Amino acid sequence: MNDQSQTLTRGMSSGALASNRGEKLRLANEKPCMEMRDLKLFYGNDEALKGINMTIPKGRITAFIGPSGCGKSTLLRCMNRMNDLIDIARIEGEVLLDGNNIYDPKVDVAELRRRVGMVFQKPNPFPKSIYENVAYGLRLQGVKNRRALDEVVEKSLRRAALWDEVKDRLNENAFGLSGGQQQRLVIARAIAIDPEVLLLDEPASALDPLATLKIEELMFELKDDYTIAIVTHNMQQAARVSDYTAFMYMGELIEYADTDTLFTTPSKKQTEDYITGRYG
Ligand SMILES: Nc1ncnc2c1ncn2[C@@H]1O[C@H](COP(=O)(O)OP(=O)(O)OP(=O)(O)O)[C@@H](O)[C@H]1O
Repeated sequence: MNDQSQTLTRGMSSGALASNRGEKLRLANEKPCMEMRDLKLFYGNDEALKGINMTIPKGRITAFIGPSGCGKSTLLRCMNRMNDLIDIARIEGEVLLDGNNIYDPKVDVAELRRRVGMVFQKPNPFPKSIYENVAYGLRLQGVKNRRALDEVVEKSLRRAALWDEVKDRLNENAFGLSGGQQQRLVIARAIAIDPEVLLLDEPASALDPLATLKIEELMFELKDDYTIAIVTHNMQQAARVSDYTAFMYMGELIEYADTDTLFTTPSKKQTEDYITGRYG
């Protein structure tokens, strides 16, 4: 590794790279949660994902990094079939959740998206009260009992580190919250329906540094209960929050390793060039 890269990774390691809590992580020792098998995605004739093979480990945070347009969001969207909503998108290969192909025609896509929740770059609360935003998924499932709803709303808001800030204004419109609070509300809404996986597509890129820090702390808290996959443009963020990092380039998975290894001793020159800021 060259001097520049050592400087960058040393700079990041203060407080960063601590996400492993001293454990030496190895993908081979992890329990799989989701697996991509020779996954290809075409937008019309353009191949945006070129045969991705990887396993997302259970109960860990996996970050996707890479230059703009390399396919990070496309790959994330494949993990809960959000690409189904894009007419020109066509998939080949398999994505397994707990060993079952989520693209099997028998799969109930609404149930899949309950199990694999997604949070986007721009907070997207519904034009409803804070309470109703969190209760939304449960109401869709037919839950009417007020006490049951109250319990889940409080639990989810606590889990999303938002309860103390909103407990006295649950009936106010969610649009009155700050951007960072809205993003935590959206996370509370995702958690309320008890997912197994949370997909976060640049969840902090529209937020200020303090709100970003809160989201990062929250991810750390949540990973005991959920498997998290996050797309980020911010390499320091990937280094700070994730256990594993995948580097993508032009639709290919170039390197995938525990975050410590990927940022300190990458095995591919392309990865090193990217993390040292030579391109991207
Ligand atoms: N709905 C779409 N229709 C057609 N092409 C698309 C669509 N979405 C993405 N693409 C193309 O697929 C490729 C991968 O895009 P994607 O958004 O997945 O990359 P990304 O790595 O997430 O980029 P960024 O970091 O800029 O968000 C790009 O060439 C993009 O132009």
